[in-house]
Amino acid sequence: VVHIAAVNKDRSFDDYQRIYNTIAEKIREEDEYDGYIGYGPILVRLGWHSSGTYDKNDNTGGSYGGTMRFKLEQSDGANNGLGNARAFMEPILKEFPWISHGDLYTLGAVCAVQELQGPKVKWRPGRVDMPEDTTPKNGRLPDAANGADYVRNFYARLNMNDREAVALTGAHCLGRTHLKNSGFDGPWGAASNSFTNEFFVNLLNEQWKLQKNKAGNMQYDSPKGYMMLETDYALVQDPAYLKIVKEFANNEGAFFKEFASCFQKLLENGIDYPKDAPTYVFKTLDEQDL
Ligand code: HEM
Ligand SMILES: CCOC(=O)c1cnc2ccccc2c1N
Repeated sequence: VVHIAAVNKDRSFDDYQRIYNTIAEKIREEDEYDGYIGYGPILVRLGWHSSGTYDKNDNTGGSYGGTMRFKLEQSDGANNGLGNARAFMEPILKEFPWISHGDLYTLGAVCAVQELQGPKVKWRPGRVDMPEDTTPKNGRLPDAANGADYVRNFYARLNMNDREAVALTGAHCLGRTHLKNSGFDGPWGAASNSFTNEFFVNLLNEQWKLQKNKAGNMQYDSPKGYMMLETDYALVQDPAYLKIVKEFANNEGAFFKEFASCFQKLLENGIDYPKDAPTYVFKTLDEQDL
C-alpha cells in the first residue's frame, strides 16, 4: 500500500494555525471534562490510536485514511472512550470541512501536546480520507497485560526502537485510565494535564505493588494513588529500557527532544511526502498572546 500526501495548494500555514487555535481555545474553554483533566490527554490518545494501527510490514493502517471515523475501527475495545474526543472534533470538522479526518485528528494531538506545555511537534498536512473498506482489522492496538518482550515487538511493527518506545510511552504522564473504558483504574486524585517527564520519575521513585483491580485486571499501584499498567512497568523490568527511563527521568529536555521526533514519526507512519510538502510548527496560544 502506498499513501502519497496530497498537498492542498489552496491552504496555507495560517489556515492550519486557525484550526490549531480553534482546538486550543476549545480545550481551554471546556476545562471541566473528566474531573477537570480536560480534553488534552484524550486528544493525544485519539491521534495516537488513529496512527497506532500502522504495520511496517505491508505499510497498511496508520493515520492517512482517517478510518477512525468508521464504526468498525471505533468498535475495537482499545478505542473505548474515544467517542468523547471525536465528539469534541465534530464542530471543528463543521467549521473547517476542507480538512481530512486524518489531518484533523493528528493536528489535534500535536495541539494538545503543545498546549499542555510539551515540546513543539512538527506537523505536515496531506492525509486523505479513504473508503471504509480500507479500514484495518481490529486488534492492531496494544494490550496492556503484557511485559517487555511484547512491548518491544509491538513498537517494532510501528518501526520504533527502544528509545522511541520509551519516549512514546512517556505520554502516560497525561490523563488517566478509566475502569469503564479499559478495565484499568487510576491514577486517582490529581491525574496530570501537563506534559512532563513525571511518568519516568514516578516509575523510578514510587513503590509499586502488582495487584488485581476491582475489574479483576492486574495493575501496579503505589501508596500515593498512582498506577502503572503492566506494559508501563515493563520499562523498568527490562535493562535496556531501564537505562532510557533513567535518562529521561533525569533529563526532561532529552525526553522532550525524543518525544517530539518520534511522535511526529508515529503520526506520519506510512505516508510518503512529496519534496514540496510543507512542514509546520504551530505557535501556542500563549506565544500569540491569545
Ligand atoms: C504499549 C503501549 C500502550 C498501551 C498498552 C496503552 C494503554 C492505555 C490504556 C489501557 C489507557 C487507559 C484508557 C482509558 O481507560 O480511558 C491509556 C490511556 C492513555 N494513553 Fe496509552 N497505551 C500505550 C501507549 C500510548 C502511547 C504511545 C501514547 C501516546 C504517545 C499513549 C497515550 C495515552 C494517553 C494520553 C492516555 C490518557 C487518555 C485519557 O486520559 O483519557 N499511550 N493507554
Ligand atoms: C504521572 C502520573 O501518571 C501515571 O503514573 C500514569 C501511569 N500510567 C498510565 C497509563 C495510562 C494512562 C495514564 C497513566 C498515568 N497517568
